[in-house]
Amino acid sequence: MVSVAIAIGLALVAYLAFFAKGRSRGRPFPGPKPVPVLGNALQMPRKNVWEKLHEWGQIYGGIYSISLFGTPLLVLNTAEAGHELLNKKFAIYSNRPLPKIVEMAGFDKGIVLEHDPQRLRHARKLLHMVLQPRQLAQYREDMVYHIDVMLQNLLQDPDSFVQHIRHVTAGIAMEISHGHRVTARDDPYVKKANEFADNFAEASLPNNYIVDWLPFLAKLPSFLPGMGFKEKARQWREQYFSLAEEGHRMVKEEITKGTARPSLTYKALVDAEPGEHPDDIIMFSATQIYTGGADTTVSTLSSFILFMVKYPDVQKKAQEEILRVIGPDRLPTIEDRDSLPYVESVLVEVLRLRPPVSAVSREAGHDDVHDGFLVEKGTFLIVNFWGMLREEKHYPDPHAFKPERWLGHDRRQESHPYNVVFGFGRRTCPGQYLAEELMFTAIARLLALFDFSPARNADGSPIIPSDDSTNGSITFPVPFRCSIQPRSPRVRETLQGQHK
Ligand code: HEM
Repeated sequence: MVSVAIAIGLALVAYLAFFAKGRSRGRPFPGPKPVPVLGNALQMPRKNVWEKLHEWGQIYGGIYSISLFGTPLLVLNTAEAGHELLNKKFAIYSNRPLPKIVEMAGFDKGIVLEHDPQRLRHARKLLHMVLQPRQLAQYREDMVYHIDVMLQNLLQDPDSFVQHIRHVTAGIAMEISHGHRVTARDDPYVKKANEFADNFAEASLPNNYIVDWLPFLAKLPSFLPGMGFKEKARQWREQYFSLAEEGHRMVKEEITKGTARPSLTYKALVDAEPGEHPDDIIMFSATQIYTGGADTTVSTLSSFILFMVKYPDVQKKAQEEILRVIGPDRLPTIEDRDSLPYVESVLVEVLRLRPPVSAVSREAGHDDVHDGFLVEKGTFLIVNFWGMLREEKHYPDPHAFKPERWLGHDRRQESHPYNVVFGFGRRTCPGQYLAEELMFTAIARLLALFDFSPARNADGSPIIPSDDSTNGSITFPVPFRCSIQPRSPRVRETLQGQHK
């Protein structure tokens, strides 16, 4: 009898201890039921994963958990979840997971996937030196110059509009990073930077390579079968380092010759105490202005054209606003931003429906109990911007393109797309001010000078472009054709008068 009492007593103590521990550590987040070994892998689509994650968010809420091959992942699906975890608890949630292939290729050097907290802080500081609104002002003329080159190219060859957009974003990024003026379409430095951007995008796709799943493979000799990723990573590394070194050397030579133009690299080398900024931090940070800035803005400007083709009424309203406020005799500039609220609303709504970065990943730096739920150290987080920006509560009729919903809206609200689409916390996009200024000026000038409409079949019927987007870490509209026509015979003259 005594032993039974002791056994019951011990069981009770064990139960209470377990319960207390469970309670203090928090309970698991809800989420779709996983199957053994595979978890939820079979339920994940091959394309547009963020749409599925958004759908689950309607059932399981703003923060829920899924599992992929035994790895738990936390999905953040509302702007509130982003603010609560990533803004308020930035000390825990600022790291990004580091795929092994990225580390092997050296792509963790810089900012986007930098893992060393000190180097990251330093690199972000360098970017702030040129990307804060006051500093950006000195690149304003360059920015307008490159936008107008794009407009002139559109006039001559409207069908290659994506190529012209690429040229403008490359031009501005290179101007700010290295003071390099891109003039030729086949600029060898831009070609090399594009090659790097493609390699970077491929390597940073989550778990794209077997070595990301089984990191010990990196230690096996290259001659074994299936080790092709080692050679690939070596080539990528060589290409990235050579690109970063070449840009850095170019600016140093120009400084010696007295021909260097203002740029991040120039500022970090000349306007600082000797040795204040180590060379390798300068060169990788500068190179990543291109990585972060080029494709994202290309994506948004391409999406803008797509929406203008599909929504002629919106296009007309924006053009009327420009004509009413600016008149026909000059082109809009960034100083007109406050007086063109409808044009700004078009940009905001394009970004909401087509965020160029649909989702990013983060990693919990240590254990956290959030709202009574446990997040264990090392848990991967998926920040689903696409889903956040289609939340019915904040954006009624969320899938519809309605720029007017932003008229009179306070941009300081947590759910305003400008506070979501550029990310959260310590890893928020350092290029936001540049991106806003560049995109606003570009779309205002595009609307002032051109009409966008569907391309036509031989029988004259319109070809309505598809809503599909490409897959990948940065998404673009799938290639589409459209008609881009100057709005008046004076367009060529107006453009020629701009940069005398
Ligand atoms: C439409 C334009 C753009 C959008 C929507 C955008 C969006 C984003 C997002 C979502 C992130 C990740 C933030 C997070 O993890 O919470 C990011 C990071 C970053 N962006 Fe942008 N971006 C844009 C333009 C730019 C431009 C123009 C630049 C460069 C001048 C830039 C440079 C970067 C860099 C370097 C990072 C990495 C920051 C870090 O990891 O600490 N971006 N951006």
